[in-house]
Amino acid sequence: DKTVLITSHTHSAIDNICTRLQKFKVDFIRLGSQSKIADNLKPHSEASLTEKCTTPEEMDKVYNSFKVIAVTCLGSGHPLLSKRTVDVCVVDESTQVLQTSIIRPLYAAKTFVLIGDPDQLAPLVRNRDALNAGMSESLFERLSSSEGIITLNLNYRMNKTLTDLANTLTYEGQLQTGNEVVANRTLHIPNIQAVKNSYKQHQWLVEALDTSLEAAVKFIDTGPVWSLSQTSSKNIKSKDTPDSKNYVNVHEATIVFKLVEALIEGGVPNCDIGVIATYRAQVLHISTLLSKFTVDVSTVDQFQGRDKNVVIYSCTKSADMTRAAPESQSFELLEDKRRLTVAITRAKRKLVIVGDLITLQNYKTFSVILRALENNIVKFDSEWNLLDSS
Ligand SMILES: Nc1ncnc2c1ncn2[C@@H]1O[C@H](COP(=O)(O)OP(=O)(O)OP(=O)(O)O)[C@@H](O)[C@H]1O
Repeated sequence: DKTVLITSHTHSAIDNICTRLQKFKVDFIRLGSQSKIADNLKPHSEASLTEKCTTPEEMDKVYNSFKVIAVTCLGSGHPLLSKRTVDVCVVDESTQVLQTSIIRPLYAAKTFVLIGDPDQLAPLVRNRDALNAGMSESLFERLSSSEGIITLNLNYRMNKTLTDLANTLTYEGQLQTGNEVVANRTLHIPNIQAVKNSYKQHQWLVEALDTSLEAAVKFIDTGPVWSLSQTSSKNIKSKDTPDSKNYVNVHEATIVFKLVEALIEGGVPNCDIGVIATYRAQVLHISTLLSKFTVDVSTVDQFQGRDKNVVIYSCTKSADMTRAAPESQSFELLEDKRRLTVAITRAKRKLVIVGDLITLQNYKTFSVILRALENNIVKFDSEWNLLDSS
């Protein structure tokens, strides 16, 4: 009989929970602007539910009739929550929420439960002074204590090989697979023989798409493609961003294109494929290349909380690291362990990482992964004429 406020940092996280509530026939009101709410949840939105109200009293009645209220942390400044106190507030992805934002929904509740993974993305703070002063510390981390935390260490997403990689980078062996079925799941490519025939000349691709459990994670080494860019007209770096934070790597994009094309030819549904890239400019570039396939292409941040059967990760950066200043490197996205943890934990059955091995070895965080994948590195055999064919 309790009243519950469900909240999170993003609309998509709220919508994920609401979709599950819908399946279990739990009634709720979804606050927030209609345009931000998923289509399947529109009948639960405040706009739809109050559509027929003609007086403030009628609206009041509708708003107060729901035991479950769902809204983002920022949206919880809603008048309904300044008038009502709920029994419990549940905050999902709470390790991503700024303390200044989380305080608002918590004030509307008698008790609260924070859910999150402190090893995944922290609240986004760009200002270095604010970062140094601790602004990116979430309330979850601030309240963290052995008595207060319950660890959920069974995962039902990743197979055994993917779980092992996540343990090597971050979870130190604590993460386990939920059951044997999950542990042994591999990618099914229905027309694998057709792929092998079509790509006979491209052994790197056949090797990268090996569907055995042991080969569930593959790293394709592009080689130092930055040097190719110096001699050709192809660009590595987005021209309008001299601060080097927004790279485009056309060589990696082409490899990603070939992999997606082969997967689709092999009969893998496009909704099972996800592409992640480190920088927004690369996401944009790959999205344009892949437009005819309609597969999801996002930054790591946009992919948190979601998963796909097969994920291709374009690391993107390829540079002459002998010229890079080490102190600037430590602020780079590729050195961010939490971001890398999210990137490698989105795939359920198969992960293909595409990158320049020599460049990536310069990042302490990344080199942990490269060591673990020693036996699963595929050398791309310099077929850069592919660039012209796609
Ligand atoms: N009990 C279960 N049985 C089968 N599958 C499950 C079970 N619980 C979760 N899953 C599946 O595991 C995946 C991850 O679940 P969920 O998104 O709830 O985890 P999460 O901890 O929020 O993940 P993250 O924060 O890393 O994105 C989903 O694909 C979900 O369908």
